[in-house]
Amino acid sequence: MRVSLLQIAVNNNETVESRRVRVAALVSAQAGADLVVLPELWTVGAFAADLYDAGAEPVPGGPTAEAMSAAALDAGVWLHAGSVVERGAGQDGPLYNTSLVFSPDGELRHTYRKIHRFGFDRGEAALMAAGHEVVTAPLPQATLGLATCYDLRFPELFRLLVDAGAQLLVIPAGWPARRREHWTLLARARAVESQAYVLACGTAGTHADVELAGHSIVIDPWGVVLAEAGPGEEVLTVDLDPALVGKTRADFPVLRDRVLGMPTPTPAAGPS
Ligand SMILES: NC(=O)CCC(=O)C(=O)O
Repeated sequence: MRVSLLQIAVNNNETVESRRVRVAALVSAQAGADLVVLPELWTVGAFAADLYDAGAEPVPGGPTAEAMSAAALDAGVWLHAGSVVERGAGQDGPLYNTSLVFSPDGELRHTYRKIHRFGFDRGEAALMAAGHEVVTAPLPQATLGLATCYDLRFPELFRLLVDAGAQLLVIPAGWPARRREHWTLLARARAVESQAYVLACGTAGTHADVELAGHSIVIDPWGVVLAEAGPGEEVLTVDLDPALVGKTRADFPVLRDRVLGMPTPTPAAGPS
């Protein structure tokens, strides 16, 4: 299974519309891949919170969903189009950070609204609503488990994705350069604990005064880094074997030893 991660640069000097056209052409050029992955909020920029409202679009039917549908069809690939700012129902409906998965015939097959919002009461955490649904996307080659950026810090989501059959954990992101060590470490941890491939596709560039990490990464179910991008815009193409997930889980069956329903801890007595 050939996967291509498109690490897109999101800079202030390019309009959202130009970037959409540029990225659509890049996706169209990926014929031959089985799955193409884009990063989080590559339209407006993950940290450009002041653009969320103006850049919000309906799903389906918004300009990014339409352009990505056409590009997936053009290339004949499964496309995880990263995420967009979705405008929920109604004129002033809530905003969501929503990932879109298209089939090679251009149909929008799966959406995932980011569950954990970043910002500690500011930015995304203040402006967007949280998703509540754990989403897997069964492709003919393998089942994808969907998560977005900050979700990477919450292993309990990945347990649920594994339970739902995920073999490839696909994580679009807009991760800052400042915390790049966390990105790589957490991505490898999620691969090892889930015994699954991790496809983590970040943005490059600088917007809203935040330098993005780039360093998109593909990790196998044993935790081995198969490919890692540099800091700039880049296409990362890797051949995977989805059967390795089942083989790893059978050969080293740690998931079998999980204790479900762990006992509730008894609070320690305070100082007397
Ligand atoms: N867009 C994000 O979710 C950023 C997450 C982040 O910066 C972090 O977890 O650190």
